[in-house]
Amino acid sequence: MPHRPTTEVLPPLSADVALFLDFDGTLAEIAPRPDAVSVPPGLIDTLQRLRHALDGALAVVSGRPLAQLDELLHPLRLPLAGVHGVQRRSADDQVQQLAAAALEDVRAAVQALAARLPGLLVEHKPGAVALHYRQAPESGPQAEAALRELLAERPQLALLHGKMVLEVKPAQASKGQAIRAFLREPPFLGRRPLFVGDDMTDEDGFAAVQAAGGLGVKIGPGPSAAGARLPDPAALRDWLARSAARLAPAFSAPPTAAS
Ligand SMILES: O=P(O)(O)OC[C@H]1O[C@H](O[C@H]2O[C@H](CO)[C@@H](O)[C@H](O)[C@H]2O)[C@H](O)[C@@H](O)[C@@H]1O
Repeated sequence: MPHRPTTEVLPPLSADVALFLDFDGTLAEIAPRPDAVSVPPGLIDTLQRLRHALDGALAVVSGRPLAQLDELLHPLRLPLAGVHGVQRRSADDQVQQLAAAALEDVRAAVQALAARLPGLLVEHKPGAVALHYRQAPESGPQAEAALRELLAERPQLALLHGKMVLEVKPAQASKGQAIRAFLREPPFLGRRPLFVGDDMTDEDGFAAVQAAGGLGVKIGPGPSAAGARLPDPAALRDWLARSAARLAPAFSAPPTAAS
């Protein structure tokens, strides 16, 4: 991966941007388990204001499935890419899912691995399977070696190494491919793309936006091809809230069924 020097200060968000945001480790702090993640206070309101200010050109691009993202972001219903690009919901609410590669034997092997190595957690997703080792970091290398061996004869599948997680997904799915698909459609079409992410699994997305004349923003330390950097999710949320206040000062969210 090319490692480029980052700009020190993130430029102010302008209304002609197409904004793509990763979820875990970017909008929300990393939690001990996937189901322990919490949505920080004020985040939904900020995203609602930004969607208004950007004429709808705001999407969350995540490794989580669409259904989980909808639950986390409720009552907001945004354009989404889920499972690292396996699933995508466009701004006009059309859902596309990549043709599934055969995964049943891989799911069974991952489950068997988790039964053998205590502390591993399996997350089955549409078209992909994740093996979390945050509760058993010492098992990470052994789990990775086993998965690499399992995938050696399966070029249609790829292994992603995220934060204390190993994920098997279709080789053609990536956040970069999902972002390029959004950029071909309104309201994203013709805008300058900006993608914010924290993980190695976000590097495809940084490459996609920067090839399209936009900017990647890396959250936290570590090598990255992103052109800008912020220290942590709290700094990003602060930047987003200040941007929302500046670009949509008078916006008040319409009442929802829940309110
Ligand atoms: O692309 P993202 O939105 O960053 O999603 C990446 C993965 O996030 C989740 O796992 C990560 O976050 C968990 C909660 O903070 C943490 O416990 C885990 O160690 C992290 O790997 C999610 O469970 C995965 O499905 C996503 O692919």
